[in-house]
Amino acid sequence: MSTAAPAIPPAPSAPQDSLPVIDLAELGDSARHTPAHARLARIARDIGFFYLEGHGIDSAQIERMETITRQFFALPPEAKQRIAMRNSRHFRGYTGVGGEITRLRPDLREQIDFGEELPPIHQAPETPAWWGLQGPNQWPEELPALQGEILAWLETTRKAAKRLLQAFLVALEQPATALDALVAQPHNNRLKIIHYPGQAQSQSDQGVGTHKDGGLLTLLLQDEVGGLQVQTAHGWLDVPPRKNAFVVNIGEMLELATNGYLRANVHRVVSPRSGASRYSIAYFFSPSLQAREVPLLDLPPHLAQQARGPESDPLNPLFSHIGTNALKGRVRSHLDVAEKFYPAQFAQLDAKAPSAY
Ligand SMILES: O=C(O)CCC(=O)C(=O)O
Ligand SMILES: [Fe+2]
Repeated sequence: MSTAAPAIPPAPSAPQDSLPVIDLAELGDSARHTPAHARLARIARDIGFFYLEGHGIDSAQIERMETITRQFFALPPEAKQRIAMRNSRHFRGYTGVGGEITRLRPDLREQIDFGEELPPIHQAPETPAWWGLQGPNQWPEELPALQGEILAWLETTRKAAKRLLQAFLVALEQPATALDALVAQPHNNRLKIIHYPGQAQSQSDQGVGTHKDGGLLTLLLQDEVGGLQVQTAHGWLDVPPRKNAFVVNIGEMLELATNGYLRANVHRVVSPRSGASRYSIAYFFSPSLQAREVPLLDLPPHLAQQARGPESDPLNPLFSHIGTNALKGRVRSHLDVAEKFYPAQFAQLDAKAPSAY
């Protein structure tokens, strides 16, 4: 258990001109509550986005990931299409530019989605459809080194994300074990490597449209180009690159667990200009499907009174059932996979609903 915490200062009313920086090393690995934890809680409540330093991930590993990401997207189109996501009921594999939909509009990015490398669950008639999310990845034969790098990255970032989640539990004065079920095996974390090609000014510049992330925490590495923006009360805030720092944001499942104390904030990526290219690596630390439901944390009164309740868009409802929510997110984004492998869920989609995210 943590010790008594000082009151959290009120939200800043002045516009912010840059994201705050959190140092994970400063938060430590013990249950002792410090002013750094109070600051973490305040930032994650107010804006829900920050740079993360002191994460302990070797810069050589980061560089290898950045290099292999570029190598993957430089493969011939046929090589990428051979591992297309539309072949995978587990939503793993390559999606070409315009193949993913956010807010009913195509995202101008190409990407490959990975997840924890686990055997598929046998689909008996009574097996819930969302167990289909678990399964193997697709790997390109033309870039054999990719598999080792990706699996190592899933492992390394999972450790950093777990340490950060632990720091949140201290910050929120929770028992260290409060979210153990969510981070237990079998893991359900996802990783996406992304290429945003440049767009002429006359065209759409939706690299990825306005959205919230669905999991617990997102740890993002971006290159030197920029284009990520976060919504604030004062308009869109640019999130320029910061060398070897992750950009971290809160996902909807952590917002739900904290009754809206922590904020899953809205963000988007604006395409780079014509001739340029942007690359990013997004790791989605997500609750284990096995845990079934997201628990509601019992916040101490001084934090509970600042909890806003989870923000749920009636047209894109948020479910506390982990599998239902995770599958809904994937189905909405990847209509081709949904139509092929999840016809019942596909039929329920209202393509005309102008959902906020
Ligand atoms: O590429 C980025 O900077 C952000 C990507 C993102 O927000 C997402 O894929 O959820
Ligand atoms: Fe996102």
